[in-house]
Amino acid sequence: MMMVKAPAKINLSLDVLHKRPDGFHEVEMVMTTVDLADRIELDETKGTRIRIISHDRFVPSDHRNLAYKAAEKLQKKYNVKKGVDITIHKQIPVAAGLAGGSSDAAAALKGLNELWSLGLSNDELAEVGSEIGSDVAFCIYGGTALATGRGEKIQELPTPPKCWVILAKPSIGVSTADIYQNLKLEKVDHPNTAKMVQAIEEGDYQGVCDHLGNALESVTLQLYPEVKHIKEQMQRFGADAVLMSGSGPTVFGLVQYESKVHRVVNGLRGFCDQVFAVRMLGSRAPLA
Ligand SMILES: C[C@@](CO)(OP(=O)(O)O)[C@H](O)COP(=O)(O)OP(=O)(O)OC[C@H]1O[C@@H](n2ccc(N)nc2=O)[C@H](O)[C@@H]1O
Ligand SMILES: Nc1ncnc2c1ncn2[C@@H]1O[C@H](COP(=O)(O)OP(=O)(O)O)[C@@H](O)[C@H]1O
Repeated sequence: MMMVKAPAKINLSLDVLHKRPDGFHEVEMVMTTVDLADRIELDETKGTRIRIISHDRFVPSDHRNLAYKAAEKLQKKYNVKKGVDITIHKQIPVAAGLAGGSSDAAAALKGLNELWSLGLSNDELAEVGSEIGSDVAFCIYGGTALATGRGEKIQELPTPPKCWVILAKPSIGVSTADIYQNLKLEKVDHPNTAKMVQAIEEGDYQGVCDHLGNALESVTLQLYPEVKHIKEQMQRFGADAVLMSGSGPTVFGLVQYESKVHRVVNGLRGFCDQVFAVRMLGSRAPLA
C-alpha cells in the first residue's frame, strides 16, 4: 500500500493569448500549490484491472477518472502487466478551478512510477501527464511555476512571499470547456504576467496582491453571479486581494496577517459552505 498527497493549485495570474488551431488556447499562468490535498491510496492487485474507489459522489469511478487515465497510460506505454486499486480520499472540491482531478492524476503517476518500478523522471511523468490534461504537468512538479503553451510547459519560480490563502467554493461546479467556449478574446482583460513573476522573484507581497489577474474571471462572473457576490464579500471582510482561481468558481483571498484570517473565514461561512484557510506550499515537494 502506498499513499501519495495530491495538493490543489491556485492561479495567481492567468492570461489567455490566442486560440490555437487544435482548439486549445495559448496561456500564460502563474500557478502555486496550496496545502489542501486529496490523498491517493494505491494498492497492488493480482490481475491487470484498474479500479477507482471513492466515496465522493462527484468523482467518476470509471475510465473518465483522471487517475484511472494515468494508470491506463502507464500500463499501455510501458507494457505493465499489473493492476491497481486507486482509492481517492477527496478533500479538494470537485470542478472548482483547483485542479483536483489533475492533481489526483499526477499523484497516481508518481505513485505508480514507484509501485511498478518504472524509473521515470519527473520530466517524463509530466510528458505522460500532459496527454491527460493541461494542468497535470504542473501538478507533477508542484510548488510555484510559470506555465505556458496550453499550460503544460513549466518553468519553476521561487516561493511566493508568505501569506494565508482563504478559499471559498460556491455550491456550483464549473466546466472549464464551457468557460473557454464563452470567452471573447477581443474583450479579455490581460493580467501582467511579467509583473507577477517579478513580484514573486523580489518577495514583494504587495506586488503579488497588485498583479493578481485572471482572463477567465469575467466570463465566469457573468454566467454565475454568486461568484461575484462571494468575491465582493471576501473583499468586504478584509482580504488584501481577491481573485477567482482557474475557470472557477472557487474564489481565493490573500491575507498577510493571521489575526485577520478568522474574520474573513467567519464572515464567509455565513453564506458559503466550503471555506478553507490554507498556506501556499511554496517550492517543489521532494520526489514521491
Ligand atoms: C483553466 C485551468 C487553469 O489552471 O484550470 P481549471 O479551472 O480547470 O482548474 C486549466 O488551464 C485547465 O486545465 P485542465 O482542467 O487540465 O483542462 P483540459 O482537460 O486540458 O481541457 C479542458 C477544456 O478546456 C479548454 N482549454 C483548456 C486549456 C487550454 N489551455 N485551452 C483550452 O481551450 C478546452 O476546450 C479543453 O477541452
Ligand atoms: N479524480 C478526479 N477528481 C475529481 N474530478 C474528476 C476526477 N477525475 C475526473 N474528474 C472529472 O473532472 C471534472 C473536473 O474536475 P476537477 O479536476 O476537480 O476540476 P477543475 O478542472 O475545475 O480544477 C469533474 O467534473 C469530474 O467529472
